[in-house]
Amino acid sequence: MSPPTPIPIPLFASTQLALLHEEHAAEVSSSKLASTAATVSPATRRTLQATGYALTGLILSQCRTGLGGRVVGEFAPDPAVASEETRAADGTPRLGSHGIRVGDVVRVSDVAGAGKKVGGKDKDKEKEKDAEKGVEGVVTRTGDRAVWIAFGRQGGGGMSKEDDEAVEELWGKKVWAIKLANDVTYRRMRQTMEKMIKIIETEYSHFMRVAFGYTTPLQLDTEACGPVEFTDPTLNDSQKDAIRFALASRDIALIHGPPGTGKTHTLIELILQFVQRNKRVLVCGPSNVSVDNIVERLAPKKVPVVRIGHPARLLPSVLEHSLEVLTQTSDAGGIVKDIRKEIDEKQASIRKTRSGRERRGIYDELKLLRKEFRQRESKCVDNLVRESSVVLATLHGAGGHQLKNQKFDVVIIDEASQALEAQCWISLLGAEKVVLAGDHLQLPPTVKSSGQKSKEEASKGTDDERADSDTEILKGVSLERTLFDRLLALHGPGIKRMLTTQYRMHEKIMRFPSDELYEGKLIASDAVKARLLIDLPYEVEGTDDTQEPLVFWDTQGGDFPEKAEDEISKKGALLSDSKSNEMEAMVVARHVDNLIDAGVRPESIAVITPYNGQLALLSRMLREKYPGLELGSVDGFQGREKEAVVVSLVRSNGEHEVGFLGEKRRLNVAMTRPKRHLCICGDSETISHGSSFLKHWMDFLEEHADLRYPDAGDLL
Ligand SMILES: Nc1ncnc2c1ncn2[C@@H]1O[C@H](COP(=O)(O)OP(=O)(O)OP(=O)(O)O)[C@@H](O)[C@H]1O
Repeated sequence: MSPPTPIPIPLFASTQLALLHEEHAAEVSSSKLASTAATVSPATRRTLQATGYALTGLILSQCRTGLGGRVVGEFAPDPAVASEETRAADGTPRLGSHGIRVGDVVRVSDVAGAGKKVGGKDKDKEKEKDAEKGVEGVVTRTGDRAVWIAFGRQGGGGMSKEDDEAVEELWGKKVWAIKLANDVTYRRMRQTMEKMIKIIETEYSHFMRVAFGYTTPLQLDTEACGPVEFTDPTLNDSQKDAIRFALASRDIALIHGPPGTGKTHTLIELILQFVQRNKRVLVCGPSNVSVDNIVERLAPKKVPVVRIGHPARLLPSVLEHSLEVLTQTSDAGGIVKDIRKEIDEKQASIRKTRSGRERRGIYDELKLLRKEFRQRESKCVDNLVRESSVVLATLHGAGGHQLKNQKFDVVIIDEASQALEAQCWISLLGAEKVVLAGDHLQLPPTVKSSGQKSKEEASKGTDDERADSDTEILKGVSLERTLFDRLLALHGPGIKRMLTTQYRMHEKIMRFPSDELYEGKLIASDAVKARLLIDLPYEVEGTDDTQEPLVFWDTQGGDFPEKAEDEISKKGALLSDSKSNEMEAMVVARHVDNLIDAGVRPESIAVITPYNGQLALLSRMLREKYPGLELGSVDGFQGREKEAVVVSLVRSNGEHEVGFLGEKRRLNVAMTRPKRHLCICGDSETISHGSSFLKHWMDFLEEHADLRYPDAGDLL
């Protein structure tokens, strides 16, 4: 392959910075999070609670030192303000309904402002400042009668004196908690891009040079990786081939995992192979769940692993591998524990002390103890991380202080096609060799801003010619363009291996996505290729539906028209630019009834649609009737699977407009979720005009699916 045109790294990074700035602004404004909630009226607080952003009417009921030396406060409803409706039968106050969840970043503050004695005009200002202050923490648990919030800086290390005093200040006050925009990820992405702008060319790593086209990937080193003895006897040939390739690669290897092909399964073996070769591995993913999924599957293999991340956000099953928990449970952690006890005792004594002077004395002692605690803890953390052959973190977690001076031989990113490129670079700046696993033919991460303006800004050079060539180079750079996708376009398919045996779908469900998107290479494993609903391990009656893997309810003919949501939901601003189709929803509901009547359990069925308006409509029709049935958006269902999936396509109009059904990666996700039964409901007339992909799909369904035409009159 001829050498690609390099993308200058500073230009790339400054473009990303501008795009990230725009995206962050779009996210903050759309999430309506009051990231600087100044003094707010009781009515506003109640509205914030009703819309899921706050929890009001609380008091601090208990405090203890929790994981990582943080103070964990228990906040209960204030008995003085709890209303009748929110009390339990025994009279204890309960929290009203709220949208605060475990892992949320919140600020807790005094509802009245801390009201220091200040005279005149300054009084109001001072009050406002105090009320703004509050103290930030992460929700670790929520219950019926309390929420628990851990204070202190992210990434361990306990509390600062200021935080400490701020928590103390909350005793005896009426307080409230407001959810804050969690912008750690943005901050880390920005810092990384800023670093990339500054690195001088002679200091670029080989991997950076490959990633931006300054050079091509090196030849495979098949000899150095030696013969491979696989520990897992079930691996298929394409999985083995991908592992050999990733071991032999010297800089970059992409593992392309179409739906259900065992991407994670393959990564687990790859990690074990690296460990056997004494390589240190950093494993990252865009979300906590993606990382925990690997920790869960790696832990039984008896490899020393450490998971970095706030314990409140980890799955309970992986907590024992959490760095913060290990700093307390490991032998090395003993020394940290002693000092924690001392801190707890001192903390408790503050409340008993009336004299201000004594209090200040205790605060000073606490400050020293905390310093000592942090030193011991950081040593302990360093040792634990250094001794682990495998360290796991989210991509943004990899930018934390715990990994600052750590070197790894390989960085593996799972679900790489679901991560923003800037997010990947947080873990890649020091990397020598990188393995990315993903599927660029499924949906990329969601991006809210368009980004066009930023790119034009970033490419403004000193002269017009230069600006023109930059604009040309930047054509392939956008937030949605993932690193996985960009590398593939830059260096061609030689840098990837595709997994080809899939363990999810009936052969007939797999056929279209395989032929149209995966070069016809997918093979259904013997265990799944002929599975039908009637073969479920519980009793299911044999019907037209339970013995058929692919059904198409074609609503063509104009009797099933779509509606723009604002026509039907005058006040529903949230739905204003969505679409729905009531008649089609009835076809969906009828199909679900038929499946359930045949004995298929609601828990085995998912109904998905690309439009929120339709989702709202379907939820009204089906949620109460079948609580176990899963209803969701196509985008939200990526990564999931169900025995039976019903897809509602919604679009049906004379203009043949298909909106974002035109995105084939979205349709790929929709049609590859089911194991045994896929039912598509839609108007073939409208949809086949959308794109050649949609035309092929409609032709395919007409020929291969069990084709049905609903009768509008019959449904009403
Ligand atoms: N070689 C194999 N032999 C038998 N079953 C396998 C094999 N590889 C994967 N599987 C099974 O296939 C399923 C999907 O595997 P895994 O969870 O690793 O997939 P994934 O590719 O990460 O998922 P997704 O398709 O959602 O990206 C699992 O049930 C797994 O046990």
